[in-house]
Amino acid sequence: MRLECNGLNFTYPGSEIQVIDNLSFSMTGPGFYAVFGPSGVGKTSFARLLTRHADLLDQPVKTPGIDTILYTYNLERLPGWAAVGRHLDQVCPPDRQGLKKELIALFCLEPVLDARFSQLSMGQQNRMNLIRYLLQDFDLMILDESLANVDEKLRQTILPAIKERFAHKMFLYISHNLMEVARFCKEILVLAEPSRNMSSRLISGLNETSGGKVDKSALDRVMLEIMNAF
Ligand SMILES: Nc1ncnc2c1ncn2[C@@H]1O[C@H](COP(=O)(O)OP(=O)(O)OP(=O)(O)O)[C@@H](O)[C@H]1O
Repeated sequence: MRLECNGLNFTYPGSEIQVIDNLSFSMTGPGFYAVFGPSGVGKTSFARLLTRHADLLDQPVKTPGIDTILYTYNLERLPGWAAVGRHLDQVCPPDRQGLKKELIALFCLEPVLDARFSQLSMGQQNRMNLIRYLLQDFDLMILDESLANVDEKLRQTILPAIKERFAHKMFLYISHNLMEVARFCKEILVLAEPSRNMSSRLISGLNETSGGKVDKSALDRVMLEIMNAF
């Protein structure tokens, strides 16, 4: 599988400001990738462009080996009024009941399965929403701040576990957490603002797995490289 852009440009209809300017990169193979950059640089716009896959057929974007792209974002709501556990039961394919249970435990959500979505905290809502996506079929999943409001310690358990459990899938993780993207991602696409005359760059991350020891000096180096890229 590969996600490749060769000179992608994008401007919202009616706007004079170009959001994506000549973006080129290639991400090859499954794994956890990040999209990083300052607020307003175009991360969400880029993600949404990718999900409108059909519109991109005449664009310089290639996705060989990627048929299904899912996009999930922070503060997305679960539809309906049922208890969240019942909702997951309904959307879960019969052969993924084991995976559902595993994810509920991993995401520490057993105690709230009988609650309605509106009764959950924001971090619980984001975790619950992410589970319903992970139960679906996909090749590439875009996580747009999907773990916002989840505490650092739990995120550091969840991220490597998702990487290992879905090792044959591709993830694009949009996050403002510099340390997290540097530690857990295979490559980080740093989007630069067109007005600053800097090109967007792909930077190698540490791609840490669970139980791995943090190499602090390597982490510092990657974080510095990312910061200097925009
Ligand atoms: N529907 C729209 N129409 C016109 N301009 C838009 C639209 N949506 C976003 N923009 C503009 O596009 C630019 C990029 O926005 P986008 O949401 O993609 O940035 P971002 O990097 O995801 O930001 P953040 O990190 O704050 O979420 C911003 O200047 C924003 O104002």
